[in-house]
Amino acid sequence: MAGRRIVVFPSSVELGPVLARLVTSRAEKAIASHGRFTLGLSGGSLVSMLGKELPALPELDCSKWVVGFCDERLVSFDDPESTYGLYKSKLFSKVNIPDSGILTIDSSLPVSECAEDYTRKLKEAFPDDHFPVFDLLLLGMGPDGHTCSLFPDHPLLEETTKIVAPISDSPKPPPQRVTMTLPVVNAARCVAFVSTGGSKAPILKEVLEGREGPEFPAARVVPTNGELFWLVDDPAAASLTTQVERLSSGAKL
Ligand SMILES: O=C1O[C@H](COP(=O)(O)O)[C@@H](O)[C@H](O)[C@H]1O
Repeated sequence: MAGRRIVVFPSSVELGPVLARLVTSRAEKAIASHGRFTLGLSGGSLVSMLGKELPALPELDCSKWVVGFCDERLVSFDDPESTYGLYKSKLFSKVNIPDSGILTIDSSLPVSECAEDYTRKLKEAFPDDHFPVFDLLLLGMGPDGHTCSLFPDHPLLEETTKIVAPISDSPKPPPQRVTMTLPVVNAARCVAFVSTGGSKAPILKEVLEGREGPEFPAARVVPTNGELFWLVDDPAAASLTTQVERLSSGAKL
């Protein structure tokens, strides 16, 4: 697929610093071009990696960052399942993103209203865009091929008008979540998936090399005008036969 870069690292130890430098290079570019950097974060295994790598960068300045969540679980912020709660303790407490630049859900609302409230926050943050155009979205992929909270065979995959959608029947707990929709994901200037570990090898092969039947949600992430990276480690890439780039920790993307 044109424009897609599949980059394989020996392990997540080498991948982490390159991911952190991808974030800061896209931040510098965005701030130089339009005065701020808009970043969408996913939960799961990404939280620990970013919490380790970003604060370790020398002279990291996040004062012009605006951060949203690609998806969020509808639980209180002190629940261990809360993506915001985890980022607060592992990342936001260690870097200088202004509180006003962190776009959170209101977890006290019922799920549909929560999605509407988060939609309003994104529209306010992106007043000029029909669909918010994030400078960078960081995505994970579950072993079932889901990304954000967009799950295989779910009707939300066909959403074409909403910015944020509620989901009450997530097959992965917790069941109630809100998620960016595919039109928002595919409007981004840059999307980077991070997928590590041998448990991701079978699904990674199907997502990147195709399969019979409907595409997995992660395979439907094809930014219209943006860059697409798949940053994976050797165990996750073990079954791939497609062409990949092999890099180590000193690389810059
Ligand atoms: O439930 C979720 O899972 C995906 C994948 O997580 P990972 O731990 O397998 O990387 C994550 O991207 C998403 O934000 C989260 O809500």
